[in-house]
Amino acid sequence: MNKARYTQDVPEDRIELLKSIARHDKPFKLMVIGGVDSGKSTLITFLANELLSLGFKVAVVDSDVGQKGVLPPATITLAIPEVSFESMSELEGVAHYFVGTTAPAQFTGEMAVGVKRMVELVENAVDVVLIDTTGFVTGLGAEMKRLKAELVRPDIIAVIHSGELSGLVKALKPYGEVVELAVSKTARRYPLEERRNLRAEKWRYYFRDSQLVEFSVSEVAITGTSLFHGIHLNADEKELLERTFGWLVVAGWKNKGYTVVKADVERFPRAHSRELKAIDFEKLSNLLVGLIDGEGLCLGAGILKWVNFSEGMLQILTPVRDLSGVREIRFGRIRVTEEGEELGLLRRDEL
Ligand SMILES: Nc1ncnc2c1ncn2[C@@H]1O[C@H](COP(=O)(O)OP(=O)(O)OP(=O)(O)O)[C@@H](O)[C@H]1O
Repeated sequence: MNKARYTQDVPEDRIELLKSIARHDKPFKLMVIGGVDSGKSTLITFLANELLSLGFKVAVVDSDVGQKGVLPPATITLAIPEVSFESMSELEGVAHYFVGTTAPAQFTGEMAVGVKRMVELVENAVDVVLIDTTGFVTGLGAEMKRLKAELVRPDIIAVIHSGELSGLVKALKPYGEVVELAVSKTARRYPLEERRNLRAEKWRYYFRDSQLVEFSVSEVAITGTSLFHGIHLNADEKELLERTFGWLVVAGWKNKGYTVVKADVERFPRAHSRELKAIDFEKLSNLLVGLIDGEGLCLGAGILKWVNFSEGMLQILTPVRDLSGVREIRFGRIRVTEEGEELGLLRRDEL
């Protein structure tokens, strides 16, 4: 299920990095950065296993939301391996931060805060924290890496590249000692289709023992969306919108502007101002959501199956069994089925 496996067949520069981590004062933090398929997770798996066998206590923060090793997908996860392991997919997460998408370009805040929170939870309890990141390293991705490094202040930032990330290397220097590593000759590229298939397997595995549960919006906070925020539209306002735009208005709220859940009844091109956010009812079905506790951490992920707006009830499919700590339902921006079929990504401002 995971591309990266434990191997000791690594380039010499990885052995040097291992030696300098072993020698360094503890607690120690390493952030690994590199493009897609550059070998980040393979490096983390190698270092974690070697450090464990040297007797160090190790934590892994997996923030590679596009190809998570430690489940669930679309979250940032903290794991504390105690024995050697072949692949990060064998690790059990002990804490998660919900990002809600596998493509986090518009989620810089969540990515940086999530990594910081996972590191904070564990940095004084282990010798070495190893931080895996996404392969999104250009444009907004490069900014995201800089912000993560600024917040976390790693002792070493390992950048795996073949020269193409020299600008990012310079930008990262104020926030930690940067060590540049060559891309391993054995690193192999995975085409998009294969990456999607790997993700499908992970979704399927994560949701394999799920059950449908219900939450009332009067009992939990709803976040990550403007739905359920503001004053309910009255019957006249709904009717006016329906007549003007040819919609069936399922629900609506008035805040600074209007947020409306609707279905198109008539087909014609429509234009409306940014003050009116109109969400197709079907965009909510199979939307990934996070079950969030009172500390803002994610207890697990769920798939939104049905919203009963008149009764304010959400029906969610989730493998999380103990729901007593859930204080908040956070809306993500990917639609996915429990069989692992990704139905589409949503823009941040769509909900
Ligand atoms: N030292 C190595 N020895 C053998 N195979 C390697 C090595 N480094 C990387 N690979 C192979 O290259 C591929 C990509 O590596 P890996 O999954 O670690 O990359 P990544 O940078 O974590 O990818 P992603 O961008 O998806 O996060 C994998 O199939 C992995 O097994």
